[in-house]
Amino acid sequence: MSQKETYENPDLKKERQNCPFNKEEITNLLDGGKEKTAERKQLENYILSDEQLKDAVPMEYLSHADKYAEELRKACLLMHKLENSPAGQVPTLRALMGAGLGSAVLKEGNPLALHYVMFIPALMGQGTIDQQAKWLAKAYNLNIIGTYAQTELGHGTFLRGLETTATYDPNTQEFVLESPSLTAYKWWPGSLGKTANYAVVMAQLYTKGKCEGTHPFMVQLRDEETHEPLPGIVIGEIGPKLGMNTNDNGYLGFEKFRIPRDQLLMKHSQVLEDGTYVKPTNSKLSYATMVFVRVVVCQDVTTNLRKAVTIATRYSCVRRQSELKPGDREPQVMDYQAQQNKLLPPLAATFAFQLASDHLWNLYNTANNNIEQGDLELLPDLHGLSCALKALCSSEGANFVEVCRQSCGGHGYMACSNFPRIYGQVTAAETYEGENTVLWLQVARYLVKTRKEQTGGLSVKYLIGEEKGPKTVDTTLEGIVHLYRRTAVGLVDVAIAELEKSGRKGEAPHDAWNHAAVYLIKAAQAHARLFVVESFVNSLKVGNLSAPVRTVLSQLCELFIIYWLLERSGELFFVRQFIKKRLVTVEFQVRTLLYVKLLAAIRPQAVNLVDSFDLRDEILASPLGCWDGNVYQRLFDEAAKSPLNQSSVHESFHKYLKPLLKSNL
Ligand SMILES: CCCCCCCCCCCCCCCCCC(=O)SCCNC(=O)CCNC(=O)[C@H](O)C(C)(C)COP(=O)(O)OP(=O)(O)OC[C@H]1O[C@@H](n2cnc3c(N)ncnc32)[C@H](O)[C@@H]1OP(=O)(O)O
Ligand SMILES: Cc1cc2nc3c(=O)[nH]c(=O)nc-3n(C[C@H](O)[C@H](O)[C@H](O)COP(=O)(O)OP(=O)(O)OC[C@H]3O[C@@H](n4cnc5c(N)ncnc54)[C@H](O)[C@@H]3O)c2cc1C
Repeated sequence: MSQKETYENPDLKKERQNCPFNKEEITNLLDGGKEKTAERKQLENYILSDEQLKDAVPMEYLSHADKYAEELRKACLLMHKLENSPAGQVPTLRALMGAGLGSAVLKEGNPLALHYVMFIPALMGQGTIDQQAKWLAKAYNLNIIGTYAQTELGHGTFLRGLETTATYDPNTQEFVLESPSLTAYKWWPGSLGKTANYAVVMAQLYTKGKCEGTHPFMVQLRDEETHEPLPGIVIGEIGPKLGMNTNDNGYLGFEKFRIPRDQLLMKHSQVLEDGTYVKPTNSKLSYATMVFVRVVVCQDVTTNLRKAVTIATRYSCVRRQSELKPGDREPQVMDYQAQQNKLLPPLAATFAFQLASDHLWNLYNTANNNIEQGDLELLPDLHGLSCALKALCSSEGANFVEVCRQSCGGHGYMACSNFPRIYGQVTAAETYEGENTVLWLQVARYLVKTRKEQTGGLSVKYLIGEEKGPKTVDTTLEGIVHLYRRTAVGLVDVAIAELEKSGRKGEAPHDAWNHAAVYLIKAAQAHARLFVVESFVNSLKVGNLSAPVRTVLSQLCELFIIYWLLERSGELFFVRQFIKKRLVTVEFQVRTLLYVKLLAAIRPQAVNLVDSFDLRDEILASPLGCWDGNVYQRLFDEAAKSPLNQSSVHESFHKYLKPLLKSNL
């Protein structure tokens, strides 16, 4: 890093002096080990040193179509670079798809993302060995490029309501794909607009006159040579969005489009030559690709949050504003308790989310291996936890990113701050791969079922049997976690009581469910938060952390779990036992005091902590967050790139403004 040698903002320099912990130890912890850190750094050098992968002009000055072309150029170049990658192809691919290294090169979105994130996983998870043999090598070699086409103009959430049909014709042994209405058009799939020539299409399978529900089909969309849509395929791009604009989300219609029978992906269910339908062992196995993405999205959102927190924290230590002590020099804005209250909880959240996402990733791998062996026991827990953490990390993540942006005042509103892009990506994750409210309700369904039937997976064990633990709540970490657990159990019981009350009034179960939605969602959110805080607390009990690192992580952990408790205090009022015991008021006074003390204790380490994320300037892509803190010069340099600054008087002055000035209106 040449900037380190030339300039370092004196305030940042001071922040970095006398760091009580080894930053590298935290970096290694987040990377998953010393070797992984070395591998990551080597890969970053390999990719980020390539001049052809750098933007000639900031992407925001390009047109919609030019942005796409530019990102596609770089995406293709990146794929060529895979071959000689020092880190190996698979780790490189993972790094290039995500919010870290990948987004440093492809800032507006990767037009090939869906191919790797959903198309290949769908082929692997839904295709038979023969189908994988036929398609996977082509997909890996990029002889074909695919996407995952499920959502339609009329339906995204309600998959049973999808309208695209695939009707089996035993005479020709083909499926006929049809979009029977405008709302049946596929709408949203990434890479579909211009990039992909194949797709895994989810459609209602009809055979022998009966609908068997949604199933995945492998469909060629475009000619492999000319890239023209095949006859019977209507295809296009859906237009600009809040973010991710070069993911070329598209639309797709079918006009009696025929595909061979063996292009139904038949790992879990089959249609025989005569049209006989063979059921899967579990009808939800066709949803498996979504589960995979929900799991990886938690990691991705966390990486994005680390970027936002790094930018805001460094900037807040460079920025000096107002007067703290009358007559003194303007303080660093980070010295205001109000600023610490904005930035230290998201900083702590990056650790909390990462640890929870790691747990989820391990569960995913175990469950997936078992499923491959025909053992589906872990599936409900995996579904419940992946929905819970995807919804929690994306919603809290988006709110935190916005707070980081606000914490940078006006400069945070600049496109070049990179907050608009980061926010665009994180808030998209609140919607895609299952809209969050809908996922909360899936989680609630699992919680209610577990509590009532007294059986469920590991993540919901606390709902089974009598509540264990102390009756009073103390101020130790264990004590606070216990309060979270009691809240989570209490809110499930409140939701069940609501459901039963409606039942007694004679409401049908679906109406009762709808009328308890507010309680059900609160219960699901409390469950997700409990999982995250337990993961955080438990991870600090194990592992060989040095004493200084353990100290700072424990402070962050404590801060985070108290922060959430204070933020969500209203929810405790739903749980009657807390009110009865006047627990809430007394406990909260104590906790607020503790919270404020923790803000002060962590403040001096804020820059050292974000430094330990080890995010290169190219990945942060923000003048506000660069390692050297040379914020003002960099903002000026960015402004110089504006097309409006390429001449002292813009041509439109002569065309429009001058005549107006002379018109004596
Ligand atoms: C190389 C890799 C690199 C990685 C790098 C990482 C980079 C990351 C990210 C960057 C790229 C971003 C790309 C963006 C991609 C977005 C793609 C999409 O949105 S695609 C589009 C995404 N679209 C969506 O996500 C649509 C959301 N909608 C849905 O998923 C469903 O319609 C539903 C779940 C809401 C309901 O379904 P419905 O059929 O009506 O079901 P009922 O409610 O009636 O429940 C019945 C029973 O089924 C159970 N169960 C349900 N699901 C599952 C499951 N998955 N499993 C197991 N079980 C499940 C349920 O618990 C219940 O059990 P029980 O109580 O009876 O025991
Ligand atoms: C950036 C981006 C990328 C995407 N990429 C893909 C892709 O590659 N492939 C693909 O197939 N799709 C993709 N999608 C589509 C995405 O999966 C859907 O938008 C998502 O599943 C939500 O569905 P919907 O748009 O139909 O929302 P709706 O379901 O119509 O939601 C509208 C509102 O209704 C509420 N609602 C709906 N159902 C219920 C219910 N049962 N109970 C209570 N409230 C309810 C929701 O909470 C929400 O507030 C993408 C979307 C985005 C934004």
